[in-house]
Amino acid sequence: MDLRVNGTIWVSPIKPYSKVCLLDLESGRRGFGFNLMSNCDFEKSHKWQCCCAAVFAQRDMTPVDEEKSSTPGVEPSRTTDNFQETKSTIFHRDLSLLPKPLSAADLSSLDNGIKVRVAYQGLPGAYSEAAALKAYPKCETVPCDQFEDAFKAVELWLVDKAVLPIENSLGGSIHRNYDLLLRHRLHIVGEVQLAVNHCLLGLPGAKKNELKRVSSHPQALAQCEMMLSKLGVVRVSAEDTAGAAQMVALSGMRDTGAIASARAAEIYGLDILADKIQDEKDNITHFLILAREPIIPGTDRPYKTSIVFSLEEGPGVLFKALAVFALREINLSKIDSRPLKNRPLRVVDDSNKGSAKYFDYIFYVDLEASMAEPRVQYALGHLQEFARFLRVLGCYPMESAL
Ligand SMILES: O=C(O)C(=O)C[C@]1(C(=O)O)C=C[C@@H](O)C=C1
Repeated sequence: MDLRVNGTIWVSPIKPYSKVCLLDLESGRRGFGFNLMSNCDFEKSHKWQCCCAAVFAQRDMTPVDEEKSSTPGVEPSRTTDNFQETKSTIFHRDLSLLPKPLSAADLSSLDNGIKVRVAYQGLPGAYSEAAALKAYPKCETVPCDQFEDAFKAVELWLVDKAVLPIENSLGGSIHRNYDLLLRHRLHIVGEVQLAVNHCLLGLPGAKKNELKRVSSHPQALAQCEMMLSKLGVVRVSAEDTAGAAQMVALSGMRDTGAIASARAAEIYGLDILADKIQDEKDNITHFLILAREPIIPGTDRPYKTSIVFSLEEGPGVLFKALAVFALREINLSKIDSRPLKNRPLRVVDDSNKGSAKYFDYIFYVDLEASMAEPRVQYALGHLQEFARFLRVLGCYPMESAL
């Protein structure tokens, strides 16, 4: 006798932040505390489709016994759209197989990266791989061609997490990932700050002054602009820094160098011709950790909440939007704007002065506070009253506190 979930899990009553614990019968792996704010459709996952489950509402920890509570032969009502209206239909037979609640030991093993598969963009030796290993030291890293492939790998349950760069202290925001955050439905569950020390790599025996071309990721080329100008070389763009190192190793060209990490030099058998070649000694890249499920926010340590919103047109609307946080003494650690892609131009027709065309913007803001704090909930409620659109991208522990 086992507990089986056939596709969607049905429970009643569901309260926001109720927890679902899943146990994979094949691996014995215990699943996360899923957040049931929204309808959780496990059909997307082949892996979890045939696993056993118990659903615990946060308040009463009693899984519903279908055999006792439902009328034999009567199919329970199912409404995929509304979790709260569904009848309890958890398919289980053997209570001894019920998973135990997650313990601190389970959580710390996840924190250390045991069994966690983490996607990153680039090849082994890329800085993104180093960031994934900083976040989850024992994780299995999974290289992806493009940033979007890393998003998809998480969505398709090929990996558990993705670690992606979002900002660099020299180059600024990595807009592609801001755009992908909007297009996909993943949640930010953590952040990593990585010190990036670039090296100039060449074939064994190559000399720095023999180089005619240097290849790297565009961000890395931009971060080493001063040295590249001094060398007077042609810049060649690559998908990632490790990819550039691999290309130099495979090409066998002594006059082509790569900007990449010391680890990439080791992996691809290249010489380090110069190190710490970035324009500023302290070169930090900020990475986000993305997952399918949000984490349950707490107040036990400093948290960050990342949001994105757009506003109606009008005088002082952005001021008003930022005031909802200032009034509640919520510190903002970052604000960024991007043109609204699907509706970039707004024509304002003022009959006396002719028509004007403006870009419409979306704003990305990081709050230094947790969603678990009432002041944040009130501030977001307030913002929602006049924002055209508002989404919480994630609430996660600040890295300094990890
Ligand atoms: O090419 C890599 O190694 C990456 O991990 C990408 C990336 C980036 O996109 O900013 C990450 C860190 C450095 O800032 C340079 C490049």
